[in-house]
Amino acid sequence: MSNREPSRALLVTGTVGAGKTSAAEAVGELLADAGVPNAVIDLDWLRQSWPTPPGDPFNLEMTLRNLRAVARNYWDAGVERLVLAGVAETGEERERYREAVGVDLAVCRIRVEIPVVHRRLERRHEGQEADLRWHLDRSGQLDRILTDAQVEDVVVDATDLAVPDVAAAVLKAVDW
Ligand SMILES: Nc1ncnc2c1ncn2[C@@H]1O[C@H](COP(=O)(O)OS(=O)(=O)O)[C@@H](OP(=O)(O)O)[C@H]1O
Ligand SMILES: Nc1ncnc2c1ncn2[C@@H]1O[C@H](COP(=O)(O)OP(=O)(O)O)[C@@H](O)[C@H]1O
Repeated sequence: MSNREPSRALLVTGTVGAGKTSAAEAVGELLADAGVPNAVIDLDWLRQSWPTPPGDPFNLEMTLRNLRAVARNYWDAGVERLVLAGVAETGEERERYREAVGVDLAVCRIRVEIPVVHRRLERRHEGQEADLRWHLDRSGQLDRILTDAQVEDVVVDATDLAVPDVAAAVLKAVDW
């Protein structure tokens, strides 16, 4: 019999520019520091194909297919904790992500005050006018969607936290 704890997954969610990707990467580093076999997946990379099907602007169906395959590979390789960075707008989407990873899925939302998000986006998309405009508009809109939907188990307020502190707060919030 194995002494291994059951495998678990975590979705780090939040509006565009909230710091999902940065936090998820830092969570992976903390887990590695603690000797826990883990993998981090930025869901954005699992949906970067063109064109997207009609009615599926964020390529959700392809994201889920890719995630199912990649997660299985990681579990087979001995990963014990899978950390995802991405957006689940509804409880139904959350359930589809859980089904795709095939294990318990905790969801932690990173909440950052919108003016701070805007400043970060202005830096990240410097010199890319159209991209910046889209992200600035979407950040407030998606923040409201996530606030109303309450898809998450826990929220971490990361407005004043540096990335490693966000990661530590996320791990504490989900009790990992
Ligand atoms: N519902 C839903 N599902 C999936 N993804 C969502 C959704 N809503 C918004 N987003 C966010 O949309 C952002 C688009 O990122 P892209 O890299 O594809 O676009 S772009 O190249 O920057 O224009 C990318 O933003 P960032 O979070 O800032 O990376 C996605 O996370
Ligand atoms: N806690 C933080 N403090 C300061 N800047 C941050 C923090 N987290 C992320 N950033 C920066 O803000 C921008 C958005 O972060 P990113 O991880 O890409 O967010 P998301 O994946 O939610 O779009 C990036 O330029 C990143 O370097």
